[in-house]
Amino acid sequence: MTTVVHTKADLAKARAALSGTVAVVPTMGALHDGHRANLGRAKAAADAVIVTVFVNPLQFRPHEDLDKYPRTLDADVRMCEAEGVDVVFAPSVNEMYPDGREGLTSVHAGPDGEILEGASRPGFFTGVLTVVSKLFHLTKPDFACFGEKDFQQLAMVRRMVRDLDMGIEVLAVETDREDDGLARSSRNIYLSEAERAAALAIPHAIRAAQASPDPLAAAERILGAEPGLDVDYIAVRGNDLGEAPESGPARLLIAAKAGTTRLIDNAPVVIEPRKIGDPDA
Ligand SMILES: Nc1ncnc2c1ncn2[C@@H]1O[C@H](COP(=O)(O)OP(=O)(O)OP(=O)(O)O)[C@@H](O)[C@H]1O
Ligand SMILES: CC(C)(CO)[C@@H](O)C(=O)[O-]
Ligand code: BAL
Repeated sequence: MTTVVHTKADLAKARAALSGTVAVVPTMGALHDGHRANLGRAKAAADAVIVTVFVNPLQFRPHEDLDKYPRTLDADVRMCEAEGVDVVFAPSVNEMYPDGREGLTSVHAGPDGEILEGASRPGFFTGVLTVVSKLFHLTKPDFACFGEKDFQQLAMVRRMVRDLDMGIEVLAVETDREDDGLARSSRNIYLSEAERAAALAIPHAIRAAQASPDPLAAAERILGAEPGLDVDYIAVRGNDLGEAPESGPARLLIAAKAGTTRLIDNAPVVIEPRKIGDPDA
């Protein structure tokens, strides 16, 4: 039986009734199989699972898709029931921010929050870390699951937990993909048929990058050849999001728009050492 609560007071009661370890899976709802993989990871890690469903206005800028973001709570609860989730916390904006946004105390993301997603979406990580820390305080978890699809978000949450001594173990969940390779995302439903076809250049670019000694150049070649995509960034960074190493394991990160829909994806890549005599060395 899944208990669905909408207020902090009811969440506190539901939390107190749980025994053993607890894992939380923070989401914005519109749950898909990528979320299901996070629920599975949470179930495997802890005795009880809490899922939060909250479309957090703090992480959207005025021109972004806050109003049209899909809200499908009934279906979300059905998935949670099927997956054996103990508690779903689905608060209103007023429940989470009763004093409004003006003057709100927030968690500042630091310099890592200003690159990549943070450069394209200023204030995004402050919005994410602020709500995630509130959700952690409210749900008091031992574990928290985050998807690698949002790789920088996962890194920022890990950093916050470490820097602020939150004592929560952050578990990473590998990106779940559709059969054709597109990373599952609640925003995929916005895509027209033509936009979805163009979006497939992203997983193609990832596969090409993984097969190339120069992953960045390989990804740039494929994405540059797709007129239906407006690339925001293609970057290769270290796994900690620092500068890419000269050679060895690294992370390829991509953000691009298909029509008005902004998609992100990322994957592990390996940079091969340059050989003496290589004209590019
Ligand atoms: N395809 C996926 N595979 C694994 N985890 C995922 C996937 N998609 C989302 N998640 C994870 O689920 C959690 C909640 O994400 P969220 O509710 O924003 O879904 P989303 O599909 O990423 O939505 P959007 O792309 O619209 O932001 C995050 O930790 C996110 O990384
Ligand atoms: C972590 C999160 C639930 C915070 O609003 C959101 O950024 C998301 O769904 O990835
Ligand atoms: N999945 C990350 C949340 C966002 O894009 O707003």
